[in-house]
Amino acid sequence: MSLYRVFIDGQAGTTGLQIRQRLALHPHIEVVTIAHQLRRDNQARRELMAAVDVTVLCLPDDAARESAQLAEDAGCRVLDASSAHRTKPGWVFGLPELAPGQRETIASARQVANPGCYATGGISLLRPLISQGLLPDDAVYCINAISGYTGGGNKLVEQYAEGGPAYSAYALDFSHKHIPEIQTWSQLSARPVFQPAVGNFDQGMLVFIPVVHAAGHSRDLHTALQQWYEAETFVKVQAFNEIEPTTAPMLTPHGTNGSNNIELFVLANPAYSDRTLLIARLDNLGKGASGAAVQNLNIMLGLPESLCTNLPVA
Ligand SMILES: NC(=O)C1=CN([C@@H]2O[C@H](COP(=O)(O)OP(=O)(O)OC[C@H]3O[C@@H](n4cnc5c(N)ncnc54)[C@H](OP(=O)(O)O)[C@@H]3O)[C@@H](O)[C@H]2O)C=CC1
Ligand SMILES: CC(=O)N[C@@H](CCC(=O)OP(=O)(O)O)C(=O)O
Repeated sequence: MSLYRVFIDGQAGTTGLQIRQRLALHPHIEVVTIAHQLRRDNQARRELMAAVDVTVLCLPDDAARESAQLAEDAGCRVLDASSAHRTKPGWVFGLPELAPGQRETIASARQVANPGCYATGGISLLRPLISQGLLPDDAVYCINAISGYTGGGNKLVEQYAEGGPAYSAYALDFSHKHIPEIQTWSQLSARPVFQPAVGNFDQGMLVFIPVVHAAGHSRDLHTALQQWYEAETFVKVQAFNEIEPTTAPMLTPHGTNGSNNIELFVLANPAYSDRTLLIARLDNLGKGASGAAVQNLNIMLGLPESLCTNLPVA
């Protein structure tokens, strides 16, 4: 079987590098690289795009919009890791676990938008519960999260190389760029509140969604998530009310690093049975970016979905 060819536009960035590390061992994909000095040369990029099966965009949003147009002109399929096209008509949202049929839609798409890291956590928790009517779609959900600093790309990585604050809250103005994709793909009629923070660690993320509901329904939420993700390889719904027995009642963001897994927690207290804490844990560079990108590439190319989605162990 001949190898599929993939070009990563933004190959030297945080996300691009981790996709390359994963694809280095891929038995069916060859990564075609561009000379560093030509990385912003449109003609050189278009020529490469015309010669590959898929172009992966690991660029800032404006550059991704421009590069997506180059790829379209070159007749090349695109997987975009930026937030430029995640709610754009004509693009397919690259979360295979979103709903029945989503993988098939990704498999045949010409333009796929890889989800944002926080959004992957938020949507994975909310979509099954909203779409099945277990939570209302018109409530204003308040989502908090913390991410490792690699989520901010090369700039934030450089900043933290010298050390940085243990915890910094940001996006304090209700306008984080992941809100539209969380609202659209969770099927919320009301705009959610999303307030993230970055910590002084490289990778890993927690996304928290406290929800209030009729008394006694916490277990129903858990059962619904368990059933929704039963057949999924990368989504693990933890036992009801269970954090790691070794660290409970504490939860760290680090349990999935290097993998393409996302873990979902449903926590409740019988003394306060009208509320439940939903939590997602993932690697911002794994299921939150590069692992998910490789999963989507496999689906787009008709390959086994799990191939090389984890970071190879050094
Ligand atoms: N880091 C993360 O956890 C996640 C990131 N993403 C998204 O993925 C995309 C890439 O992010 P990330 O890897 O973190 O960013 P980085 O800043 O680490 O890397 C961006 C790369 O793009 C290159 N680049 C910038 N502008 C251009 C341009 N006009 N033409 C060609 N190359 C260009 C840069 O090269 P140079 O500056 O040397 O020219 C750099 O190699 C972003 O849209 C980001 O939002 C998505 C999910 C998670
Ligand atoms: C810590 C940090 O800065 N994180 C990034 C999100 C990382 C991510 O998912 O990126 P994209 O949506 O751009 O793909 C942020 O909040 O903008």
